[in-house]
Amino acid sequence: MSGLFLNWSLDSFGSVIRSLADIFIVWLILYYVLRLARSNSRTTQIFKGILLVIIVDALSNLLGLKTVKYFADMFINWGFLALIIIFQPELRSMLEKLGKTNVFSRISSLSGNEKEHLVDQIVTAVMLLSKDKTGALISIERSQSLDDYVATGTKLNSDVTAEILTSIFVTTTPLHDGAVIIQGDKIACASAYFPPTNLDLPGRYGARHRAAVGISEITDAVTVVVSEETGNVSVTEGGRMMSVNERQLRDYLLRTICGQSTPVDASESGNDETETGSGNDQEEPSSRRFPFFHAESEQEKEEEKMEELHDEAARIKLPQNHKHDRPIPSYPQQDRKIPSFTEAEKQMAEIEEKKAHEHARIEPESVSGLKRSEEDDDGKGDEPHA
Ligand SMILES: Nc1ncnc2c1ncn2[C@@H]1O[C@H](COP(=O)(O)OP(=O)(O)OP(=O)(O)O)[C@@H](O)[C@H]1O
Repeated sequence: MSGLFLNWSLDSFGSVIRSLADIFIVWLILYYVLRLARSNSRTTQIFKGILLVIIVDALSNLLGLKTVKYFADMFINWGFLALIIIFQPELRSMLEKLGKTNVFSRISSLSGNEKEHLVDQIVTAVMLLSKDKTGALISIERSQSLDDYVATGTKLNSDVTAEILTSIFVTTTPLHDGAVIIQGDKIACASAYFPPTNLDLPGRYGARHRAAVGISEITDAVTVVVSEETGNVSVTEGGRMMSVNERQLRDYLLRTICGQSTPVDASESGNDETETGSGNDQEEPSSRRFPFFHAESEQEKEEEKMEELHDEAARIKLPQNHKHDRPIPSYPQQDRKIPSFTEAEKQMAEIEEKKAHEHARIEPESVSGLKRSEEDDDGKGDEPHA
């Protein structure tokens, strides 16, 4: 009797699990279909059209309109094929993303302390680069592989330290153009090229910010951009860009990389630092959970940490005037043209290319930026930054 009962309960447990899995899969498909439908106005219109045909089909069935029903049915039957053709690019990128997604990503294999160390090194480097108004683009790989983009740069495979990160972006070095990619606890490469976004960004954002948004549209990487013009720091993820101050940057990276649930009050792109140096009023969850003296001690701890990172950043000395002594950008010479979005940028890229050709004519073997920076020491190569 008890064996029968056990069998029955195991059977019903199995069928409950099966039903839950069934519902979950259908929910997942619906979720992605609706997300796709909402992603742009074209897909929204197409889905509205499909809904209309389904309504016509149901109505014609109800009213017995045979010819209308025949055509509506035909449309629905063949519509599936038409949808695959129409959404081919979206489906391809969705499958590509799925294929590149790795549950056991490099970053997930790091321990909590290693992740926090990684975040602190990045934040320290960004603090210094931002203060020095040295442009930078740093992408951190998450579950979707960035190997394809690492291949466009110069491989490094070095430890992630604030010193190395800042050195890379010093403008008199050959690797400063392009992006640094971090995979796990290593700097995989520098000087990588990212496909820029086609979105209409505000005019103040140039090629570097476009590249940062671009990579965030096609992968789940988190990218930090430091503006050379203003020193402002932005983060891009999932096709969105946010301006952050140093504290918000640390919170954001801790949350996305270490999974720590510290909310960030980072406003949408264009909103500059609003809280620099002040206590973070948004860090309520932990203090609400432990209302005794936890909030204070947590805030104090964070303040201490930020001070530590400030001291660390202050210890690193960047060469003075490196932005005035910068060589011809190595970027266009490596056949990775900076996409030009305005006429001025286009002209700049053409001038740079022309100069690169002239340079190659004088000394064909000296294409490396290192050689060029040596020449700059003689005062020959002063170039304004594009
Ligand atoms: N597609 C790209 N992938 C990687 N890096 C890029 C790309 N396009 C531009 N960059 C980097 O950005 C630099 C040019 O930045 P630009 O001044 O046009 O951008 P910006 O968004 O206005 O940033 P900033 O505020 O720093 O001037 C290039 O020298 C190069 O290092």
